Amino acid sequence: MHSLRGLYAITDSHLLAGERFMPWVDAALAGGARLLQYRDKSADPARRRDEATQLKSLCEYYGAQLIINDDLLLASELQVGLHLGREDGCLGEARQQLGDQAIIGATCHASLEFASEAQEAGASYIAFGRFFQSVTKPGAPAATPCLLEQARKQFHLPIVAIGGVTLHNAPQLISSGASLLAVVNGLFGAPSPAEVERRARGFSELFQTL
Ligand SMILES: Cc1ncc(COP(=O)(O)OP(=O)(O)O)c(N)n1
Ligand SMILES: Cc1ncsc1CCOP(=O)(O)O
Ligand SMILES: [Mg+2]
Repeated sequence: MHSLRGLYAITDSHLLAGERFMPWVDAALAGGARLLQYRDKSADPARRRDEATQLKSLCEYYGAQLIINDDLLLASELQVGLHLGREDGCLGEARQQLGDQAIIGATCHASLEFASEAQEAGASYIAFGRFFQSVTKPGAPAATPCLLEQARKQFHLPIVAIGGVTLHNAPQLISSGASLLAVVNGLFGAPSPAEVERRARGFSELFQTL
């Protein structure tokens, strides 16, 4: 079984446009990201398949797990993990289609009830957030570190914290119970691959010390 603890890097089609895509992602994985989510909202299935296929090889090289956002068909085609939000389809069906071993994550916003439903439906992890201001998804419902503490007591599943996570605020989330920190801008907003790698290493080291 995969260890679901550490940095969870999430791609962004604006931050990682064109030439940046592979070097920036490579740097995140080199810095220790354990999970990588391919999050691309464009309606270009051929490009999405192509990019996700490249990411799958890169993840295999680094021993990381690839997760596809929203798209069960693509996850099934590549035989990789899947992240589903509240409006992204039925988690139970996804579990049936992808099998027992697949990593399937569920958005729970700030709701322990959503988390309970996700657990029942066979989720591999439950994701709460946003915890801080997020430039990537400013309208996402807000959650607090206190919710993480409650979730930690109530659930045995790995807990993901997402939304405005940076090296500065990460320790508080890990201390409150987060097993994985999902990061877009705090990682891929960096000006160079070297800085992406430095930040990824910084996030990863926090999980060894806290
Ligand atoms: C790890 C993780 N947590 C939450 C989300 C948000 O999913 P969703 O609510 O479906 O929103 P979109 O990302 O699809 O805009 C996520 N992607 N990953
Ligand atoms: C997809 C998503 N869901 C809740 S917040 C968020 C965006 C996370 O991106 P960032 O790390 O840039 O705030
Ligand atoms: Mg979604």
